[in-house]
Amino acid sequence: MKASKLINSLKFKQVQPALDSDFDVTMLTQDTREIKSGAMFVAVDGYHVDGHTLVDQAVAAGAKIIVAQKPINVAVPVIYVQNTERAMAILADVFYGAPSQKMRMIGVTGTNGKTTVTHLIEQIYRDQQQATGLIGTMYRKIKDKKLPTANTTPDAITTQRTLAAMRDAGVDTVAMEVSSIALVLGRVWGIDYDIAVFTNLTQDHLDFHKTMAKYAEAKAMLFAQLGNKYGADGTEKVAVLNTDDPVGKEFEQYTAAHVLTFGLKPDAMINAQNVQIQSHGTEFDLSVFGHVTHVTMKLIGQFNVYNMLAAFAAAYASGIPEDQIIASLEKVPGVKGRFQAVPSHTGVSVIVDYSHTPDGLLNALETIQDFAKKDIYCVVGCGGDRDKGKRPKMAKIAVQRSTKPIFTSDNPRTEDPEAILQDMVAGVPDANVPVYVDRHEAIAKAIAQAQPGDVVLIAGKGHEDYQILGRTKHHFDDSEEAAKALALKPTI
Ligand SMILES: CC(=O)N[C@H]1[C@@H](OP(=O)(O)OP(=O)(O)OC[C@H]2O[C@@H](n3ccc(=O)[nH]c3=O)[C@H](O)[C@@H]2O)O[C@H](CO)[C@@H](O)[C@@H]1O[C@H](C)C(=O)N[C@@H](C)C(=O)N[C@H](CCC(=O)O)C(=O)O
Ligand SMILES: Nc1ncnc2c1ncn2[C@@H]1O[C@H](COP(=O)(O)OP(=O)(O)OP(=O)(O)O)[C@@H](O)[C@H]1O
Ligand SMILES: N[C@H](CCC[C@H](N)C(=O)O)C(=O)O
Ligand SMILES: [Mg+2]
Repeated sequence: MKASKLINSLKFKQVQPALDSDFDVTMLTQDTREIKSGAMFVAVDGYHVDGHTLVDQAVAAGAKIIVAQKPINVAVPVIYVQNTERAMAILADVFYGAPSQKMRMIGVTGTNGKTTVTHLIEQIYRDQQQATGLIGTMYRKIKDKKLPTANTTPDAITTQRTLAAMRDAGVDTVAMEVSSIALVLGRVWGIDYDIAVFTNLTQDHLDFHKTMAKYAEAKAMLFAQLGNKYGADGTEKVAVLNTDDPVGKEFEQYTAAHVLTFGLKPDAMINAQNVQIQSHGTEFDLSVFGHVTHVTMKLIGQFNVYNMLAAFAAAYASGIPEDQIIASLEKVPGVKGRFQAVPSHTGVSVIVDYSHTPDGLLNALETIQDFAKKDIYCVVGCGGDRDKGKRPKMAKIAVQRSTKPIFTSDNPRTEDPEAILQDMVAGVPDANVPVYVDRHEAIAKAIAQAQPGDVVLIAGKGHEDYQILGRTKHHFDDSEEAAKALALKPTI
């Protein structure tokens, strides 16, 4: 794409020196490590490095033009803007040809349930013979092709590049997790969402947002960004809100879009009644504007009823018939690492779950309490370099809701693992909970001690196949560890 076209897409900027001749920009990037000759490099002031200090490296690697928000001294033209992250979002949208406008874009935000809901949505649209794309915690997925991701919601350039690849592959509908951090950092500016979904808001990420009010405000942005376009031509914007959560009710005022509400309370437009939780699935009566259908799903737990309602509502908003949505949701087996049973012939049930917030852990343990007949083991840790306020709370929930809590490490990252565990123990000073810093040992001990009829919950890492110690990722998989420990027990 011509440099002039990209420059013109930025309404307010100064180019120094002005271009004496136009040229082709071969790639757009914020990362010197991927620069190719002819690149436009956007300097971003990050948490570890200031991209403005890397501009010489960028030019040496082949950058022909630089976007900056601070004075820099280089031999190529510089586009000065107020905020390079905002400019990056605009440039990315233009460079990749505004791909989000060509597909149905469904954004899902909320503390818990985003990965689950996006996968449910993917299944529903696939069953409609649509080509789907997915962006989220586990991967970016173009139809069946999975690509790795560093973030739940990637930076603006990676996101637009991915959306362009989806558009080029013929994708019709994209289900995308939108994290609060991404909303604050402008990673999704430029994405033209058609449907935005709110699952819930409970404590997480307070290291970043500082207060729950600020955290809620971040999530509200997704709904505010839905815009003001109306019309009965199938392109209407819809906000899907969980109104059982007071924050969801509040979000109605942040959006100009059509509002579709869901919840377990009967005043929601789409609601579930008579929920029955079993160890192998969940049943309930689904009411859609008063039309009731009995639903039997394989997903377990009340929290998954919420997830199913969210996915149902998103699909309903785009006009898919009720019975067809239900048929899709009834067959979904579950999502990797989300309340996933590890095969066991020992009489001990082992569940791997990605609960890494107080509310997630509470929901997982409450669900187990609904069907457990004997002891409940809970192997849990808390992530390093993340919201420290979660630690005593998660510890307390583990002690209150399981009979055999065991504390261990999650991803310590750059923190001292022992110090993280001390923060957990501080939440339950009198409980005398066994602590194993080594997660492998904690899982092995729990499963070795468990008796037939007991349930072992391994919380916090779900699908992750690594553990981050310092800045290094080591292979580690809760399901694999559980399977090894189960293999040492007698089968019954
Ligand atoms: C705190 C945070 O959000 N960090 C994100 C940020 O990294 P950073 O600010 O540390 O980047 P940096 O290393 O300082 O680099 C600054 C700039 O210099 C550039 N650079 C850097 C080094 C170099 O050699 N060359 C170069 O050009 C970088 O490309 C970048 O543009 O920018 C990176 C690129 O976009 C992100 O991958 C990274 O996310 C990290 C991995 C992270 O862990 N983020 C978490 C907190 C996060 O965003 N989580 C949310 C929520 C998760 C959920 O609830 O599901 C998410 O959406 O993932
Ligand atoms: N609707 C829900 N309400 C409360 N807890 C939930 C809900 N859905 C899932 N959980 C719990 O949260 C965990 C994470 O679920 P999921 O991965 O779907 O959420 P997420 O929002 O994508 O998380 P992340 O912020 O890490 O991307 C699950 O393993 C489960 O314990
Ligand atoms: N998306 C979440 C995942 C947390 C997973 C947990 N295993 C941890 O490392 O804390 C985050 O980055 O905060
Ligand atoms: Mg997720």
